[in-house]
Amino acid sequence: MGIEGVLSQVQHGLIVSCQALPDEPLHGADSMVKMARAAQQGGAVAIRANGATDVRAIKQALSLPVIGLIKREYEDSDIYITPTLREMEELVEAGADIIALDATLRPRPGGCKLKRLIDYAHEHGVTSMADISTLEEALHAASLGVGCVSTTLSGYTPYSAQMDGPDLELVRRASELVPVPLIAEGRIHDPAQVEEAFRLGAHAVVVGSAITRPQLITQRFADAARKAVKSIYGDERQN
Ligand SMILES: CC(=O)N[C@H](C=O)[C@@H](O)[C@H](O)[C@H](O)COP(=O)(O)O
Repeated sequence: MGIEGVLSQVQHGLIVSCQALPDEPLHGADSMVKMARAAQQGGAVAIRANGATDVRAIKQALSLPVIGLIKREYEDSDIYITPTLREMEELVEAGADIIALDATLRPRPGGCKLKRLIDYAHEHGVTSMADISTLEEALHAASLGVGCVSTTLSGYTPYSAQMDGPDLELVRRASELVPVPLIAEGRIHDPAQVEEAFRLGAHAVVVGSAITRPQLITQRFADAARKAVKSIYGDERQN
């Protein structure tokens, strides 16, 4: 499809992140393929998935483009989203159409360089998505030739804005100032926020937990139930 092709294919669409870590109830490629299929039926234009096994399984089962990443922790770095060339190689091998990687300015494991990883993806005909937490990181990633930038890490680095909802201010500023497509991602929980992200200039919008993490969806409803019951019946009611 080519590096530009996949970005125009996802333009103005909803991307659904289908991820479940080993400690989550839906962990496993079977569940993630089912989630991805449900997302496709619902109108997703692409899937974001974690791990070579899930990326490969979703690519085999569905015709949608897959944004792959590998969450892996190393002792000498805080970076955990596609930190090194090793994860890049695994994702190219698994058939990812886009590779998402941490593009913060923090040191990578083993002194590995962001530019090397972006170049590696492009040498293999795969585009790159820079997961950033600030405007400065977005501009830096764009200057290194990344394919697109995503607001994934806003709120997940100690120095970025910390908020309950999506960082729509970063979506607005980065859409305006960064010379590559800007993807809105992170804590987008309802359709009105999707609309707002597009109004602010997003190229595409990624929604994860609000669609594919049932334990977190349940928690939101259970919290609302608890709050309502407390306000209706007072503190004395136990259940
Ligand atoms: C910070 C981090 O590690 N984010 C991860 C990146 O791939 C995923 O755990 C998120 O689910 C994804 O970014 C979508 O965001 P949300 O689930 O909030 O819609």
